[in-house]
Amino acid sequence: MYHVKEAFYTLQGEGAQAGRASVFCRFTGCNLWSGREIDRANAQCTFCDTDFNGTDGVNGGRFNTAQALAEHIKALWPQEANNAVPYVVFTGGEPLLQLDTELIATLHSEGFEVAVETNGTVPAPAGIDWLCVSPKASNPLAITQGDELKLVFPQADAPPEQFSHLAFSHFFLQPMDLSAVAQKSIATDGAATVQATTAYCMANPQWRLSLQTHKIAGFE
Ligand SMILES: C[S@@+](CC[C@H](N)C(=O)[O-])C[C@H]1O[C@@H](n2cnc3c(N)ncnc32)[C@H](O)[C@@H]1O
Ligand SMILES: Nc1nc2[nH]cc(C(=O)O)c2c(=O)[nH]1
Ligand code: SF4
Ligand SMILES: [Mg+2]
Repeated sequence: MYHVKEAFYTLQGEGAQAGRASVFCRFTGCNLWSGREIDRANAQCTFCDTDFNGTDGVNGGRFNTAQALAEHIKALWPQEANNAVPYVVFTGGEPLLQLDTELIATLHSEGFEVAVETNGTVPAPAGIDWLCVSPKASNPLAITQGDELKLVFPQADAPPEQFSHLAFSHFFLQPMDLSAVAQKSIATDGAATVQATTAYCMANPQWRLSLQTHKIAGFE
């Protein structure tokens, strides 16, 4: 059984695939935070910008089989888009608590490329086409290679230098956005955070700036 918070057609807003048409499938639940505000300050990941609990979002629900979820995802891809490769991004919550080889294989047989946004603490199933790892504080990584390492910056317990030698093809720093976080424990000047991230990338050109373009442009 797969639990899905929401699923929708949009553009990837972040990182190396920013701007690419994508079906987003947001799985319910995470291993680093309960998703309840009352637990945020003591969670292993404290700055999450996402509501991932329940199955009550747009196109959310419970799916008994990989085939049922794959068909649900396929129906969100525009049928007239014949000369583009269909692309699905699994996120959450933590998608690797639920994504398995059967669902990946089923989507491949429907012609999809499969991307994942993960915190990297859970091993990845085989067959993922685009793997983006976003480390969280001092939580140890179970995944140390992939396509893209996208670090939210700054994190006191996760400086970029700690990850710069890992086997990823792209390295991104994404400014921490606390504008939607109710219980603010860290400095919240968004402009200063973007400036500090820009300065780090200019001083360390291995790293590129990732802005959350969906928040700037106002889409989901
Ligand atoms: C909501 S997470 C879900 C996937 C997975 N649990 C993870 O953390 O990568 C999706 C992406 O949003 C990023 N993110 C979460 N909260 C953020 C925030 N407040 N500011 C900037 N990026 C954030 C994460 O680091 C991750 O790259
Ligand atoms: N447009 C858009 N791009 C995204 N990239 C990563 C997201 C996520 O929440 O995982 C996300 C999201 O929620 N929306
Ligand atoms: S690991 Fe990802 S989904 Fe979980 S709380 Fe952190 S940012 Fe949110
Ligand atoms: Mg998001």
